[in-house]
Amino acid sequence: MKVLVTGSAGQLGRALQTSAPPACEVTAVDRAELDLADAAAVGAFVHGLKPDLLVNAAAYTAVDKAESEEALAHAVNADAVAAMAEALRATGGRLVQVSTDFVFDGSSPRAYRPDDARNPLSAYGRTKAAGEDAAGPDALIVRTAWVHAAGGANFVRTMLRLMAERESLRVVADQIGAPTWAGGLAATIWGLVAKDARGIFHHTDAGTASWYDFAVAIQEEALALGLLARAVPVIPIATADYPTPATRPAFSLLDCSATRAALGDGYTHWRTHLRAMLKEELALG
Ligand SMILES: NC(=O)C1=CN([C@@H]2O[C@H](COP(=O)(O)OP(=O)(O)OC[C@H]3O[C@@H](n4cnc5c(N)ncnc54)[C@H](OP(=O)(O)O)[C@@H]3O)[C@@H](O)[C@H]2O)C=CC1
Ligand SMILES: Cc1cn([C@H]2C[C@H](O)[C@@H](COP(=O)(O)OP(=O)(O)O[C@H]3O[C@@H](C)C(=O)[C@@H](O)[C@H]3O)O2)c(=O)[nH]c1=O
Ligand SMILES: [Mg+2]
Repeated sequence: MKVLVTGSAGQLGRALQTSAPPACEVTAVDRAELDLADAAAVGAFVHGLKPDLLVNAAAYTAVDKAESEEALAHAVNADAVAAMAEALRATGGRLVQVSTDFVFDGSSPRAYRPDDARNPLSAYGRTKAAGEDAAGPDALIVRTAWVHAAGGANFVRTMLRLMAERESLRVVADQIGAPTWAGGLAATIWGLVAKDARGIFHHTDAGTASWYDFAVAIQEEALALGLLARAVPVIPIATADYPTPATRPAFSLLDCSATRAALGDGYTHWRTHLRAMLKEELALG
């Protein structure tokens, strides 16, 4: 099976490449090879390669910056996806689109199910919701949240840097979600592809956390591994006391039960995957 993976240098793009099933002949492209801001180039590339499967792991993921660059974010996160879907309809290939908990507004009293109503609060969330629509009904859409991987641009590595530099940290304690390791997300995507799943599926690690809980766990695990030399106070604060350009959902847990049932596999707690990620981080040096 001929597979095209976009976003090859990103967290998910790299994880997809290392865990691709042997039957997949993977072509992986980064921004230099295929710029998703150029929808015509995207269509032409897909027409040229004619992949059986396209896993779109590229995205405009700078949540705060998207508030002032929504047109560019929309081009990358939605217009490029429309071009992929259109080209794949012509060539007969399947599309896997990756989406986010930030399509929800956080007002739900329970974990979000795949068919719950969306109401994004941010420009990033709006462009990702538009990307889901652009992918169309035949696509597999996998929503995830709070993704981290060794070597990637993520909250874990931001915390490691700030914990080494600063004497204390303030972290929001009133935004609740689920951290997710890119390796587990990639495994779920390959599993759903093998089952020819279509429609919307949710994947995060098991358990729940606030960003504050996550930061405390990051520090504890990093100290235990010797990734940090000393502990600094981590202070829980309210979102109102940490102003950012983008509004983030206060609660964005994703109900992943349908995904786990479809794959018939277990659920790994985020803390277990955090430890694995930090061990890889240590090995990278
Ligand atoms: N990271 C997270 O916390 C979450 C991510 N997601 C979704 O998961 C998917 C994978 O995200 P993740 O791997 O974590 O993100 P990363 O930011 O690690 O990777 C995204 C990749 O997309 C590339 N990219 C950005 N703009 C363009 C462009 N114009 N043309 C081509 N490539 C481009 C980036 O390249 P460059 O480095 O050059 O910018 C980067 O390599 C995305 O759809 C994202 O929206 C969902 C929930 C949470
Ligand atoms: C650095 C820092 C952040 N924060 C807050 C800001 C924010 O509310 C929260 C997380 O900050 P970040 O900017 O790292 O995370 P953010 O980039 O918003 O993460 C999101 O990325 C996109 C791509 C997604 O799809 C989401 O699922 C989610 O992972 O922590 C603090 O409270 N203290 C700090 O020192
Ligand atoms: Mg970010």
